[in-house]
Amino acid sequence: MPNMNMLQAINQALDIAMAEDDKVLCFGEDVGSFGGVFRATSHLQEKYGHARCFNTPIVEQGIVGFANGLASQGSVPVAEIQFADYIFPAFDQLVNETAKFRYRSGDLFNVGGLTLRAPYGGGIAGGHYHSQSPEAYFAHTPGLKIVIPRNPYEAKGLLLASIRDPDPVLFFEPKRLYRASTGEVPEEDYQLPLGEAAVTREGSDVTLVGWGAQMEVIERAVELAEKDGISCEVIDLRTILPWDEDTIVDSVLKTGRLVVTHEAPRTGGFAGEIAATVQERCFLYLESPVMRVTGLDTPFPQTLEKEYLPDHLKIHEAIRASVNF
Ligand SMILES: Cc1ncc(C[n+]2csc(CCOP(=O)(O)OP(=O)(O)O)c2C)c(N)n1
Repeated sequence: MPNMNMLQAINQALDIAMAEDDKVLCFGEDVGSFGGVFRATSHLQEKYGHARCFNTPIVEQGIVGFANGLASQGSVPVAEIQFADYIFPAFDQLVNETAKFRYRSGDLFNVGGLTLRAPYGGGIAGGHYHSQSPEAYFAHTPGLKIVIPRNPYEAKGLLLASIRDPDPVLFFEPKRLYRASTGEVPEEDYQLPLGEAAVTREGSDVTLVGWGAQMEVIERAVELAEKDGISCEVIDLRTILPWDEDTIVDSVLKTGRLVVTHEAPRTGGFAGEIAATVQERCFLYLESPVMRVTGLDTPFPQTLEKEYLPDHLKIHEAIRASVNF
């Protein structure tokens, strides 16, 4: 099985999807001959032509509006927003059109073929416009699916599943893993299920939940916790919407403790939703309050990234606080 990084895995997923179905189109800012600012769409224009892989103007609202129109007529648009921080001009299209298309047309039309990819998250010293994690804004929008991979293997399987899914999908790619995360990825076509979390480590004292690049950070915290004699169960949520409540609840019923971590600011972050659901469903089994280890309630900083990010030391501290409560 070849070793590849996350960008190569994403590029391969796009290549497989485009080869399989000529209705699949890739477009976005600099996505054509340049292959996108991170090169996720490299060589796709050469291979599939200008009509199937092309540049758009710098108008995110237009990119998603165009994708909605294409998808409603049977195409399978896989559009790119250059950085997730620039998704907000398209907020109206995504929330009021993409998410509600099928509902408001009484199932006459839908834009289920749409997948919107966006590099996301911090860790590259990108400052406030190249580092944000906006998943929680969209988790408040029934009608969308939100998927975030943690490594190249997951990225390829989840992206292929997203492109073929009957609902519109926001696919957030942790950009700091693009080249840093490598691993074995099958050459062939495969899909990983949407809406299902993955238990990446079994344990008995505390459950840790995260997604995307936080999974690596969790692993470093777990190494420290294991030295303290604390047994950790680790869960990658993988899909933020619809999220897999049962896998987390089953784990917390076993461990009695939960620490959730994400890079986005604490207030209104998706960890709050998980904490609320777990206290509803596991109240009598909890040994300690659900803890959140998140970004700070500030803009993503230009120079104090290290202080802002929920690193392994902060997670380790939360694990200890949870177990020693
Ligand atoms: C709303 C928004 N979308 C995307 C970007 C990312 N971005 C920064 S520079 C750039 C290309 C600008 O090209 P052009 O307008 O031709 O100006 P140039 O810098 O080439 O003179 C893009 C897409 C951004 N800054 N803001």
